[in-house]
Amino acid sequence: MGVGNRMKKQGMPMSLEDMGLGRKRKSTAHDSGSGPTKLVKLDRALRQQENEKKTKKKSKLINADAQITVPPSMPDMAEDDDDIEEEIVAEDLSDDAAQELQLPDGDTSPSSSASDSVLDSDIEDEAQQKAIFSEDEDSDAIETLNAANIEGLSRKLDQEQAQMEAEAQEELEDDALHTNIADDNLLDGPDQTTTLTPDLKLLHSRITETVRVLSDFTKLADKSRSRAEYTQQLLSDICTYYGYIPYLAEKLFNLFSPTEAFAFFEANERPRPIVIRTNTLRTNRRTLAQSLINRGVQLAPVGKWSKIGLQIYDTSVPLGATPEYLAGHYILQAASSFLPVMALAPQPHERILDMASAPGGKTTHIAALTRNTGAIFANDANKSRAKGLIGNIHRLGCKNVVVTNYDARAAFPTILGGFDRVLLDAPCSGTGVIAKDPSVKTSKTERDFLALPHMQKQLLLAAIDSVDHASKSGGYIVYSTCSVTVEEDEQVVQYALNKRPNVQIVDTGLGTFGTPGFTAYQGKTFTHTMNLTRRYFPHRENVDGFFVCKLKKTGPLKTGTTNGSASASASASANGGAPTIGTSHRPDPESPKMAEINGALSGLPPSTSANGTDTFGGFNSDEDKPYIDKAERKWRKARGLDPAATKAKAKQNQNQTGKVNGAKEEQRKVNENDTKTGKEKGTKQAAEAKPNGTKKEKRKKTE
Ligand SMILES: C[S@@+](CC[C@H](N)C(=O)[O-])C[C@H]1O[C@@H](n2cnc3c(N)ncnc32)[C@H](O)[C@@H]1O
Repeated sequence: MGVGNRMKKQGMPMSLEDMGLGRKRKSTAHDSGSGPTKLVKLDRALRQQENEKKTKKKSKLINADAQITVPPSMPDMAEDDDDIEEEIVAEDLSDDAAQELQLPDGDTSPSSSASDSVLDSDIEDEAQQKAIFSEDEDSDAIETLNAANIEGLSRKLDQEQAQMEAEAQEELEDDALHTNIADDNLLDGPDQTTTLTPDLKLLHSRITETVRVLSDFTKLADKSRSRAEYTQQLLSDICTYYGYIPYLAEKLFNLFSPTEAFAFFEANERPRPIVIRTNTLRTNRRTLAQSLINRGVQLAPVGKWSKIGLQIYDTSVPLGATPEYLAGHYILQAASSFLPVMALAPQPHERILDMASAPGGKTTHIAALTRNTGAIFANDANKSRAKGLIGNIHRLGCKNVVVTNYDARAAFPTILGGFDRVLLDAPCSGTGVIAKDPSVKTSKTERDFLALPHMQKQLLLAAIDSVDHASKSGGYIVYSTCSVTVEEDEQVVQYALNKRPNVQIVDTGLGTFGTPGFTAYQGKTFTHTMNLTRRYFPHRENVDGFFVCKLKKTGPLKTGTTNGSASASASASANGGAPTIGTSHRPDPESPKMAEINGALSGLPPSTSANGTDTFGGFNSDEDKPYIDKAERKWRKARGLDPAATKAKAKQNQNQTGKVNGAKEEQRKVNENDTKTGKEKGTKQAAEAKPNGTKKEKRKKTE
């Protein structure tokens, strides 16, 4: 085997020594430095053979290589030419032939030569392979490196873990001191200051025990301790165990009996079931359920009370990224947030306002129930949330929704009113969704429970005022919150009833699902119809905490009624609850919000900032003109009218206006002249009339 094709193509590889492989190549004619001498000898031998002066050795060499054909014309070649010939032969031999002839001294075996070549070539291959597949080498190196890293990393992780454990232990010991449960004399337990687990366990058992005692106080209580002491202890333990601030823990605790309060706090520690709402604009529940089951989702209908909800038990696919989700066949929505829309019961072709609508769970539900007919005004004061709302509206294929971005307190009914139905899903403290957002436990302070109800009252009055009491199909308002505090629910509704005698609470239509609202609470009494409102709790219905109230507007607001709309109610609160009569329906014209609204009414987009840049959407009449013209052409075409007439009409209008103006001008001039002429004539006539008159008078006298 000769030099391989690879050698010819790739050229000589670097020496193995250079590569650092340490394996010595067998020396060849190429690098021995004796190659040309041998060739000259060979050439001489050939010529000797030709001239019948060949030695046996030389003829053997020739026979050994049949490829070298010695031309018969060479016998006369003089010995003197030998040197020249030597050079020529050495130069003329092709690479292949030369290599074939480069036999090691004393070795004429081609096979031997070939085997050397194979050996060399194998080494080259190896070297080349090493070069070509250096990635393998790298990956080996990386593996080795990684192995070392892993060792190092795991050592580091171990150290971190040990440090964390030490810190946790320290913190725990600190906690044990703070909770001071060692003083506890209600329960006999093991040493409580050692680890976190016994502490929490003990705390939990003490909560359970206190709740038990409070449920049958006379029978079970330690006679030396008052009910207030037990309650205080329980509240303190609840704060420590569940992590509430004392103010909120007490507020929530007071809503229930101690036993039920315990169940409520416990339920807030568990997540509610994941629920999706079928978008009936795109599919139906059965089809959707089948598609999701095929994708490995385990589900079941949410309950008898809903025909569109599906509860998800387990899923192997992310529910926010399935093709069905992307195609808008469903929306992830808490079960209890179906309820306000069910209570609103929107009808097709109605004009509906969703006052605080982002991210649009309820708006899109309304759109589905109205089958994309009528008009839904979906408002939200928060611009970035409003953008999310727009995304959901598009994804779910809602085509009857107009999105607005106003502070609903001032914008409605100032800008828009006369709705058939209004939904106010009010901004609230979120005490019904603590399982979802545990930050509520510590973030909602006393101040929030003053500010939020104040805003909710303003919004509810605005909602009531935005409804058309004479609506043939509606005249309804639904007020809802995802909070369970009385301040944000019954008290807000009662306030609105006091300010608006033209509304009354009606049945939500939600059947027996949920609990009636409070008619009395901590010394306050509410209208008896408050029991028509509905409360939902995580521990009772296994849904997020919610409040739903439906109101019916029965007539217009009578003048002189003690009322107060958005701005009036604000001043009412400032006046200690008494509304400033006469300011109702009239928002403060100086307020920044009214400035924005006035801007909107005067043609400025609602979100035009002080520097004039539109941050939300906005309108540009010039830019819109081609679209308006196009729409008109389309409209004309659909009615079999000449679509080109739009342009022609505009021109004609222009011409007509010009003509009319011209005619008017002419007429004016004519009139002017007429007036002048008239005046002149009049003067003349008057002048003539006098003598005439005199003549007439004279005639009369003569007669
Ligand atoms: C409970 S969330 C509404 C959830 C929504 N209805 C849904 O189902 O997806 C309350 C919303 O009220 C908005 N909001 C707060 N104050 C407002 C105001 N003065 N006017 C209008 N919207 C307001 C908030 O931005 C928030 O998006």
